[in-house]
Amino acid sequence: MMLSDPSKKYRPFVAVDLPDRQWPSKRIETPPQWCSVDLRDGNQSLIDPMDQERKQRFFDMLVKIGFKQIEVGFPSASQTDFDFVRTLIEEDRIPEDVTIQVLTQARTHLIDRSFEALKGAKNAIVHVYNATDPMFRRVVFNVDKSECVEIAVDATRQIRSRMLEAPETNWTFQYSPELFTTTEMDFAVKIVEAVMDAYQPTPEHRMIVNLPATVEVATPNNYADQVEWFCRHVNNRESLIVSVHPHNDRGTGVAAAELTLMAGADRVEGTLFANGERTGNVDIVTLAMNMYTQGVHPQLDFSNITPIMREVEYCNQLPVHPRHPYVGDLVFTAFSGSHQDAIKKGMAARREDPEAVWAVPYLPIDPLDVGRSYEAVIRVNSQSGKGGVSYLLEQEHGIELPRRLSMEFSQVVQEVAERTGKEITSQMIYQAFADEYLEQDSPMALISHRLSSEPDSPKVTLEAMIEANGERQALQGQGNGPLAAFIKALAAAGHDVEIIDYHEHSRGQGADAEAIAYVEVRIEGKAVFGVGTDESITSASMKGVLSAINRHRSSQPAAANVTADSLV
Ligand SMILES: CC(=O)SCCNC(=O)CCNC(=O)[C@H](O)C(C)(C)COP(=O)(O)OP(=O)(O)OC[C@H]1O[C@@H](n2cnc3c(N)ncnc32)[C@H](O)[C@@H]1OP(=O)(O)O
Ligand SMILES: CC(C)C(=O)C(=O)O
Repeated sequence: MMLSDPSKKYRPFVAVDLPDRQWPSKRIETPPQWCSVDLRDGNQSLIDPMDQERKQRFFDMLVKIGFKQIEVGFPSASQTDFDFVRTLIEEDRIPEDVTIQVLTQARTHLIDRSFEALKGAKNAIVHVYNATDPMFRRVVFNVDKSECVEIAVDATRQIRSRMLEAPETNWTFQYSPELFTTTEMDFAVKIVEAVMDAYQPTPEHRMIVNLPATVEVATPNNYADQVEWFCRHVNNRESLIVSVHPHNDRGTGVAAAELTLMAGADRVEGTLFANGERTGNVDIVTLAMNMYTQGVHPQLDFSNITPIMREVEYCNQLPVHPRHPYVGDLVFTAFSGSHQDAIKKGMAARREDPEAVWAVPYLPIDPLDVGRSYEAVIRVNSQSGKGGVSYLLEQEHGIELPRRLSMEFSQVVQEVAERTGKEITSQMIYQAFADEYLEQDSPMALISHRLSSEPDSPKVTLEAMIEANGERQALQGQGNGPLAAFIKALAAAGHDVEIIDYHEHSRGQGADAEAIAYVEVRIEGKAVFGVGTDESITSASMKGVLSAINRHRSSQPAAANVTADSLV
């Protein structure tokens, strides 16, 4: 049960003293060095750790995306990891410009085994860690500060001499004071400097110091303060590649990584889509795409993001959330009416000027840039409005509703959405449109027509054969155009119809092209829409008028329904 006074059980984070912090006014203008830890930190958090096949697939994908540093496992911990590293090396599966990294505890036999695994590698990072946080020193290791330093320094010396014994490999050394963010900052600097003394990095041959937020315990500005504080206090900063390794316990892993980059970090360790211990590691995809939306290329390629997500889901045997930034199945989809309206307008503006800076409301990124289509951008349910309905009819069925008709028809769709409580697909919308307007051919339907004109006369004569309540009727009228002539013909037969508004366009292309006519008419004082389609624009407009009449009739009480005679 939640405590009424949590302060008795939990203490607030104690911030580092950095009143002249510089990072808030910095910007991220270049990508960091990226290191994927999917195959280690990600893997160690899975219900079923990856087998060889999954690890290999994941590795190949990381290479394809553009990762140059990949932590491939903890080879001293499991035979699977050991064998995987051996396979990568022995089967020459690591590109020249890619460096593999392995993790080890600061224990001699594990270090030895790690080097055994790395034998013959062209480029390798040996990553050693020990916990430096006071609670871990006391509870887990039962060591004081100097014993803690000794663990790190001993391991560093062993690793250094192992590296010197195998000069054929291009080695990089990495040290992580585990739980950096809950370690006393002066002690973190002290232990890193002791490790540096033992390893002797230089600006030409730098070592990586990785400052993990092993458990995220504070707002991300604190992590940034700590990284800036560390960078300003550590000796020989230029001999270090400062790396961060954020976790996401408070849900702010991405923010933390971004702020630490502003604070001076050179490198980020994380995973794809945030898999990792507990609530996960920082999500490198989100970080990279966040940079991209600021105009900075991350040097990782997520041009086809959906297959990457599916591959990660396969390898991790865990789903990626449908709302996961940049990739989730629903992140490029708007259901709500006002969002759809704005997107539709933004997309229309973009079609006018496809080279302009991206400015489509509610879409922080062009879905095409990550290999997604515009297809799912708008989906319709009871939260949607006319914009979404018109967008789908236009995009998927080539039907460009005039504004007032779109307002009317959206009510039809809304009724279906509310009745079913479900999403209405574009096919369902089209069917509703066809039922409501296109298939309104009773009691009146057009059978045929003929147009003629006299030389030097602006008028045309229209003769039409229609069916009304099952009976054929011949009509004739004259007007300035075919539609006007048809209206006259209807009037001569006793049916007064006044045209209020008229739109037409062609639908489809080539042999399949047809005309669609939207007609708004006034009948018995009421405005009614009708829509007709046909290969001929004249027939489409006449059918549109009949569709309106039929809709008007079907909206009248049965007793008032007219007979064929009264219509024509
Ligand atoms: C934050 C992180 O993600 S760190 C990475 C964590 N990842 C993993 O642990 C995954 C792989 N690990 C393993 O499979 C195992 O832990 C192994 C094989 C490496 C070691 O297994 P074991 O020898 O059984 O030891 P175990 O993991 O239980 O570790 C406990 C001992 O190691 C010590 N230890 C733990 N971490 C470290 C370290 N980084 N450096 C030195 N000693 C350490 C502990 O103090 C403890 O010592 P004690 O037995 O004297 O009390
Ligand atoms: C080994 C270290 C870097 C780690 O995984 C962590 O602290 O989360």
